Amino acid sequence: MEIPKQNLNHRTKIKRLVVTFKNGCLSIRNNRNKQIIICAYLFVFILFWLNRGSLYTSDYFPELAYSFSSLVVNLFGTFGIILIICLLGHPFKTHQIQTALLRAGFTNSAGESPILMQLIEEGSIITYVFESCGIPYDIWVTKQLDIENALNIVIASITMGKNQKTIIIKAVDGTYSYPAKIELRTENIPVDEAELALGEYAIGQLVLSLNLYPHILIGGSTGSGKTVLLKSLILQCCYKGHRVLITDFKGGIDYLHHSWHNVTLVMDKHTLLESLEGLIDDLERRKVLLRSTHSANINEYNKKVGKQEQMKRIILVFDEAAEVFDKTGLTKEEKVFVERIENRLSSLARLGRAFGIHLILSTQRPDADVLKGQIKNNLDYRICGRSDNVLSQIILDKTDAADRVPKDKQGMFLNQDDVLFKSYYIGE
Ligand SMILES: Nc1ncnc2c1ncn2[C@@H]1O[C@H](COP(=O)(O)OP(=O)(O)OP(=O)(O)O)[C@@H](O)[C@H]1O
Repeated sequence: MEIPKQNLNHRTKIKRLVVTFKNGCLSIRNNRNKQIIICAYLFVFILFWLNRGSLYTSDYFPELAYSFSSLVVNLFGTFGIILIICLLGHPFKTHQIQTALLRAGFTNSAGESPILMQLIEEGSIITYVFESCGIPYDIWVTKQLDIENALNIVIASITMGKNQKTIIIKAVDGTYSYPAKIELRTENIPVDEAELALGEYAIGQLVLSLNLYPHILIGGSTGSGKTVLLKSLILQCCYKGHRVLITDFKGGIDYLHHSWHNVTLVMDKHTLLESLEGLIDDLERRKVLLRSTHSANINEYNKKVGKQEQMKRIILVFDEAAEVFDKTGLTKEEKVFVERIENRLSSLARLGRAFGIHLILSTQRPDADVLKGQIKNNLDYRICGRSDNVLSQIILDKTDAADRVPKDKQGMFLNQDDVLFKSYYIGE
């Protein structure tokens, strides 16, 4: 196959040279071996410079010969150092990687491929740092599969560098495949009481902090693994001593036989409404306690009071929200009843974050008929399993899950930060 050529104009070539030079300077700053190379070069240069008088001599024009030698040594010194810095700023395999991207058509509007600035291999993890050359971050994410195929890697994450001009890709070799099952074990559970492990992605564990993301929405088609993911989160909550309330109108079969500590199972609308009202009372009580101790949130409060008075986090889990909120076919009274539930839940979603009350909602159908905007907008951490374009769009605001989550695997999810992961498995 013919390798496409980049037709770079002079300006772009100079710009690329400047970027490579800058990168070389940066890499020297952080790398002892490169510093040794530069020092060795400078040492050789100084030797030449000190002996420049004897490099070229002339009996007839000694002054001119000396000036000529000085000029040559200075030119050699200046261009030599620029060349060495550029070479050091040019990672091994740069040409191969840029050609592969070019071949895959991954270029900016001027047909230029991004510039590889750094390539770090640590164990099985490969980190690529690219100068994006004007290719927007969204395009990197959308074309993730093309990049994976071009470079024969499995991408774990794509992030933007601090200066917004660089793109950092963390990946593993293309032969990597997700294990069929990763059992949740005690050692997988994060120590921090606010953290929950969602599962594992190509380069490690994916952890979510309830302090940063108090409420979670999980979507996915039937059999994609939502309940297993929920169960693994519930188990971790129990382990951490949080109070858990599970709403499951499918008869609770997935939860009944688990003897979990601190867990209440709700299977009908009346009990649900009562429980939500109880939680709103709890929230009001917590408000008073936080105010009285001048605490902004549950974390501050728990630091100020003794172990006995500490507040427990309350986790409200909905397995298949459509079973609760879908009003299709309901009588007028039943609809009013569901609206009362929705209103209580909206209040908890809106106010719960500071008081340690969290929602985890899973559904196959998160459309407006099922999930009111006021609730959905507060579910700030989004996860989508196997799905079609519509479902992925509703959950993640983009269709990526439809393409990236393998259709033939269970327990695979894409999160809002475009990280593909395998959830922990918890069996019977
Ligand atoms: N993380 C996982 N690892 C391995 N297998 C999994 C995982 N998650 C789910 N599965 C498999 O997929 C099956 C279906 O999972 P689950 O019941 O959680 O799907 P669901 O999305 O809740 O389906 P539904 O919406 O129909 O209730 C499980 O019985 C299990 O065999």
